[in-house]
Amino acid sequence: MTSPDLNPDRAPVLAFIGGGNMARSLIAGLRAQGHRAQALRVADPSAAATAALAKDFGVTIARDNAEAVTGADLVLLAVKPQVMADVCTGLAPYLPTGIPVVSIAAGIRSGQIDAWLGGQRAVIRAMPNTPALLQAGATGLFGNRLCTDRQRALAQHLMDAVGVTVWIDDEDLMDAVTAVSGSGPAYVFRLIEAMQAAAVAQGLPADSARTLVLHTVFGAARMALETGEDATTLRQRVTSPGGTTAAAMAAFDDSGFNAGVEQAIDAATRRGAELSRPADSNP
Ligand SMILES: NC(=O)C1=CN([C@@H]2O[C@H](COP(=O)(O)OP(=O)(O)OC[C@H]3O[C@@H](n4cnc5c(N)ncnc54)[C@H](OP(=O)(O)O)[C@@H]3O)[C@@H](O)[C@H]2O)C=CC1
Ligand SMILES: O=C(O)[C@@H]1CCC=N1
Repeated sequence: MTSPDLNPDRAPVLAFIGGGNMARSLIAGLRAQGHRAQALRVADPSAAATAALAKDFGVTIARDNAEAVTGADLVLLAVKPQVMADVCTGLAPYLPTGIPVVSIAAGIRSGQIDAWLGGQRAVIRAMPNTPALLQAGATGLFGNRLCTDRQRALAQHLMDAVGVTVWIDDEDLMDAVTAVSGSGPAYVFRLIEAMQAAAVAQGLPADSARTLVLHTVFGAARMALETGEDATTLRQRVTSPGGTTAAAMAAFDDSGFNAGVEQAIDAATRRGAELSRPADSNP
């Protein structure tokens, strides 16, 4: 990947179309990484949402989507899949063809965005996740054939600021990326909720349960990342023969834990594909 060749005196101007949950996570991460507030613009129909972003991060608020993209170096589409067609067709007359467009929408294909924007567009799909808020995100990236190395590098530069990035060659696999790491924080939060509830059911005070569960999840993730050992080895090391963990693993097996995870990721992957079909994309 070549360097984006950014001018150090002028941070690239990023225009966010949509200022909701994910845009907020990305903006927070970029600001924490030192990206200049003046080089971040946001357009969103909610005055309350944009006012909060201006107050919290100092970003520039655009009057509308057209104003946001005027003079921008990169446009980041952070609206729901269901409104993406209208947003893109509305933007098309205001967007020079050389400006890369990054979409973080689940499901929507680069070819759809290209067509809605009038064609011949460099479109990059990025699938980040909410830990971007703490620069601990994980993002899958795919670029269409019109993207130059420099445009890819600029998109990667943007997402590297908020966590790790992985390029995906086959766009169809972006639905799996969405199901694994885009939606993934929710699975971990659900595990945390279930472990806390089970701990309280066993008689532990709620605050003690919270501390023990959160640090267990954090410590286990750190071990998996930092020791370089695979999860199976790390799990086996916790599992003494005939001990407590073995009893828990047997209960997981009986309850179909692995099948449940597989079904959840399969359902999310299929939903991503459905979201690209107009008839299925309504909430
Ligand atoms: N949340 C997540 O964890 C992740 C989300 N994504 C993707 O990010 C995208 C945004 O999701 P999320 O941030 O959660 O959703 P939000 O609903 O929080 O944010 C979307 C924002 O876009 C605004 N909006 C609606 N119409 C327009 C318009 N015409 N022009 C400009 N802005 C508009 C919405 O305003 P209003 O509410 O007033 O309609 C809202 O503030 C989705 O496509 C999703 O698939 C990707 C990865 C992770
Ligand atoms: O639930 C969703 O559709 C979005 C995409 C990935 C995470 N949230």
